[in-house]
Amino acid sequence: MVDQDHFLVIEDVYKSYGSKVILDNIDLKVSRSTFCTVVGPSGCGKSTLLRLILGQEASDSGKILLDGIPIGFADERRGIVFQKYSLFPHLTVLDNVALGLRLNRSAGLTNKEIKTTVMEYLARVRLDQHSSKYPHELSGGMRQRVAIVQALIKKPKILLMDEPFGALDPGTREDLQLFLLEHWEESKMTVFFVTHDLEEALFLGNRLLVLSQYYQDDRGSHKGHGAKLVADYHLKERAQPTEIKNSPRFIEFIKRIREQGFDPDLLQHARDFNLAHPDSFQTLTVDESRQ
Ligand SMILES: Nc1ncnc2c1ncn2[C@@H]1O[C@H](COP(=O)(O)OP(=O)(O)OP(=O)(O)O)[C@@H](O)[C@H]1O
Repeated sequence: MVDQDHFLVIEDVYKSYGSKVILDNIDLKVSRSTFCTVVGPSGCGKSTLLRLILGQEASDSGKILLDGIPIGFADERRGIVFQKYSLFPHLTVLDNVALGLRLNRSAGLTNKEIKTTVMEYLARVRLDQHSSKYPHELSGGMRQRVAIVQALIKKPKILLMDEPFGALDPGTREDLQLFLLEHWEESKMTVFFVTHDLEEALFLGNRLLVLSQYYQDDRGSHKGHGAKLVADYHLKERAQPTEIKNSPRFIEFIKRIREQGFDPDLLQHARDFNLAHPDSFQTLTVDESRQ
């Protein structure tokens, strides 16, 4: 039966690599137009979950439905942006963005129509002047803008993003966050966004998921394998970056998220959230002294 309320449904999904359990019976329902951000310690399985939703890999068991249909292999319903390597190096900016439209024969667009559409999209991210350049001639921020429009132009039903802004400097990152938010507000597409950056997760998302490989069972004893969703917040309002950094409410909230994602009794401590990854998030240091 199609679940009308939930656009993305993940049921009992289990994934291992060899003898190592990565995702341990994940259950998740996401309504249409949600901007879902996913945080969790390095190596806990965030990208693996995203790859399963993309259809790039298959789960060992369980099912994933998109709009009531089993996801199968990657298709035009899902757009993807990685931190790097989303672009073809031998194609110009224009050709990289046009590729998806050219491959989609059912859209029946002429070459001229494709070019016009691509140039409109490029103009929106201020890259229309760079359409004939190759990826290596662009800055990191420009490349990510191309990668985003390359995904958006195909009008995916869900946009999957794996640390898309992780390698960018703060100014460029903010620019792209704002562009993404504007587009999301206009298009109301569903977004599934993996990040190490809790500030980014709180600024962009209206639902925040915390994935962690450490969790307690019903009797309160610890299990040490396979990631679970350990927290799920429906955020009522968008948090502004200064508010996140300075308001006691957010500092407390972040502290709680860290405690949920990292059990101090186990080897991986909450501090690892910040330290384990070069792209990690500054705000976490704010309450470090309170520990
Ligand atoms: N193809 C693979 N074969 C074997 N192990 C893998 C494979 N892909 C990922 N892993 C392992 O699965 C675990 C989860 O990896 P994953 O990249 O999903 O974590 P992550 O939370 O996205 O990490 P990060 O935050 O550092 O990007 C890691 O221990 C990783 O080494």
